[in-house]
Amino acid sequence: MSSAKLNGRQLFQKLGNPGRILAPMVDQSELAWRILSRKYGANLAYTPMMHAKLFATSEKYRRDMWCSLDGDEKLDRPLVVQFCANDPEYLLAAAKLVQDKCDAVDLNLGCPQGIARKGHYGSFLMEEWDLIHKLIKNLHDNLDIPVTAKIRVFDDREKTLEYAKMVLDAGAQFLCVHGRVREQKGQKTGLADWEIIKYLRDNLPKDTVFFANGNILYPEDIKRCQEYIGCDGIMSAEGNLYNPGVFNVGKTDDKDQIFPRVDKILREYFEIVKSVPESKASRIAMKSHFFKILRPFLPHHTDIRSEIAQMNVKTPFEDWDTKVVSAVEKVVAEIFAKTDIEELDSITKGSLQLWGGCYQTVPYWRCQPYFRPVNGVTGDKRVAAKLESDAQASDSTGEKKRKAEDEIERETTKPSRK
Ligand SMILES: Cc1cc2nc3c(=O)[nH]c(=O)nc-3n(C[C@H](O)[C@H](O)[C@H](O)COP(=O)(O)O)c2cc1C
Repeated sequence: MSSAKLNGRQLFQKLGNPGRILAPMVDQSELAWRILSRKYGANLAYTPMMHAKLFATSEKYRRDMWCSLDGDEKLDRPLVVQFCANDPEYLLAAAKLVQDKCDAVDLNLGCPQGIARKGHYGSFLMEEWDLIHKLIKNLHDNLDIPVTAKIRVFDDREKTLEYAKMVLDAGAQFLCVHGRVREQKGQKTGLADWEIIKYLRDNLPKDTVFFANGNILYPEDIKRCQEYIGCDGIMSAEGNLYNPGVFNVGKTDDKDQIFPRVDKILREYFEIVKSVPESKASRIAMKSHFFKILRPFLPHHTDIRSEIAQMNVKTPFEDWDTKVVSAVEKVVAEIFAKTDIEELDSITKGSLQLWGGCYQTVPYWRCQPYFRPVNGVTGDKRVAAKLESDAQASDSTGEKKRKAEDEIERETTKPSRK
């Protein structure tokens, strides 16, 4: 390691101890979304996973995934760039291409998707400790900036601890632990295990910069998780996608900050995408972000849902503006013109749940967490009951809404390359 190179703790301090971390998300944590998420409280962001060999060898791939504004000092820092890899030299070559435009380079050891099995990367390296060690050590020895790693856990906590120690021994300077095993994906995602994350935290050297990942629905959960585990930072993926306000931990009294109005945040995000035309990735991801931001809203306004469904990456911004963004603004303005809006716009907290937090009822014109259905039933019993009563409604509005729910579910949970 060169003498000027920072270790994990020094880097973390230099970045201002950033404890609210936007997760790496394929097709979703691209430049525009990172800019938006930072405005709503994220203070460290990861890029989507990029394929190291392709990044190192294909100019076209690089152009599609990375632009001159990614990692820009004023716009896009602090930033960790994440790669998946199985060849130390390609990983190093890819990392060298970005080392001047980010604060650290991360190795993805968590991707559980079929494409990772085929490509032999992500969580499918979990049994190949020698290879993982080489991948990390080569960056640690030869890169100008620190290397970091994001791992999943094994069922066995002792094995996971040995695994984490190996990753740190190889040179990883931040360790992010996603508290799910490789098999927990899609319908089998289930809850992340904070116990095992805490066990790792308690048993790894105290100066390890340690992030926990999994189960964040509300800003309150970030504080609860950080206190319980005693970690340096909390990473959120899905919680942030459906509600960027989830990182606004210091503003829990301000509902516009923690459950932003969909019309306001959609406009803000749309203007950001337009302001970074260099970023192909931001343009490509926009439709999916629209669906996620508007998830609670679209079942009530199926006309707007149909408009979005017909649009694609080539649809001019003007059409997006008139048919979607302005249309949403108009509908929400009408809602806010109602005389009883104060009552309608209230947020209520449910009772304390076994998982340690409370579900909250949020009006559909505000961003809110999404409860992934398991075998067709969502985790939140209250929401499940609501869906059931909707299903029993025989009027055509109920029918339409249910159909829209199904379609939005398909749109927002299309298999990703995470
Ligand atoms: C759309 C999507 C894409 C993802 N892509 C990546 C990725 O590129 N790299 C990675 O390490 N994890 C990826 N993940 C996993 C998340 O970073 C995170 O570990 C996981 O979703 C658990 O966090 P959560 O409970 O806050 O969602 C992705 C997750 C989602 C929802």
